[in-house]
Amino acid sequence: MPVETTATELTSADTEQQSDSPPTDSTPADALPINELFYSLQGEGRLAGVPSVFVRTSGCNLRCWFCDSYHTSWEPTHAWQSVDDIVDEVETHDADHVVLTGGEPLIYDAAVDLLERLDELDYHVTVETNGTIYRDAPIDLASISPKLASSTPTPDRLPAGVDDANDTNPNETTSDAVAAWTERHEDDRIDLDALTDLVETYDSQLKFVVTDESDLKEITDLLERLRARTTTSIPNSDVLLMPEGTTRDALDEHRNQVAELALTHGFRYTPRLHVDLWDDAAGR
Ligand SMILES: C[S@@+](CC[C@H](N)C(=O)[O-])C[C@H]1O[C@@H](n2cnc3c(N)ncnc32)[C@H](O)[C@@H]1O
Ligand SMILES: Nc1nc2[nH]cc(C(=O)O)c2c(=O)[nH]1
Ligand code: SF4
Ligand SMILES: [Mg+2]
Repeated sequence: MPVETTATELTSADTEQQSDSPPTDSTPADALPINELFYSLQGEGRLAGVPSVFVRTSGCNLRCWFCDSYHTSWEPTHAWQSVDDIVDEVETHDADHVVLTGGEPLIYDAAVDLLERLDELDYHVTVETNGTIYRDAPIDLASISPKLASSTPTPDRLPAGVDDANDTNPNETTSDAVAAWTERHEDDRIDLDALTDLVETYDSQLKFVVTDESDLKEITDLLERLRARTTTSIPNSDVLLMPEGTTRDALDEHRNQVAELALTHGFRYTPRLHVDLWDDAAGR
């Protein structure tokens, strides 16, 4: 059994200090910063279409320019909730599938406490992770989305929330703040040890966000390196290509191209069902 590993030294900036609402003395030890908890259809991956309760933690160790959950990465917002409270809220929904996502849920020790409680209650739990951190926990499906070079934020590829012209809000992300993340994101986005431990330990899928055709070489190279390190089979049917896009209009522009790339390479295609159904609506 692999030991718990993190791709990088997680700093307090990754955990306690993620926002202007850090934990206080009265925050329980097993609390997690929760951005949202909602009931929807799993929109991505091999369980697309399955009714599920989503638990979204806030805070991430990476900064993809395209992050569709800006308020868990670039400008994290949340309320601290104990594992007991989270479980109580999950149980108010009539579902047997839970999706733990973020942000990056595995940056938190308490994510393991939550996963253990959900396991005791017999939920099927998918963890959506960027694959830079391994943790030993009851995870039914590790939905791993390793981040490609095309995810790295640069002055030419800024997250949608950046608006230097309107700098009256001191908490708003500026282009300087983005530049500070370029190198760190690039350094930390792939950790082969963590990826290997995840695929060896859990039933998993590798879900790549594809921006265009130029991403495919990096995907096939990464798979080659990963397969060379493990005897665990990583069939192409567990490799999913997902079009980048946070709105129906954006997906309309290139979902067909990504589908053709999946056909050409023998990978699976995953829609973003929730975006197709509800566009960029909150809590979906
Ligand atoms: C917000 S992330 C949270 C989990 C984890 N941090 C990760 O990146 O896998 C949830 C999923 O959304 C995907 N995602 C984020 N932004 C996206 C975008 N603009 N287009 C397509 N997928 C996106 C991620 O790759 C991941 O599979
Ligand atoms: N419906 C729906 N399905 C999802 N699958 C993964 C999601 C995520 O943000 O991790 C997500 C999400 O945000 N909504
Ligand atoms: S790793 Fe996931 S949560 Fe973090 S910035 Fe990228 S898409 Fe967003
Ligand atoms: Mg999402």
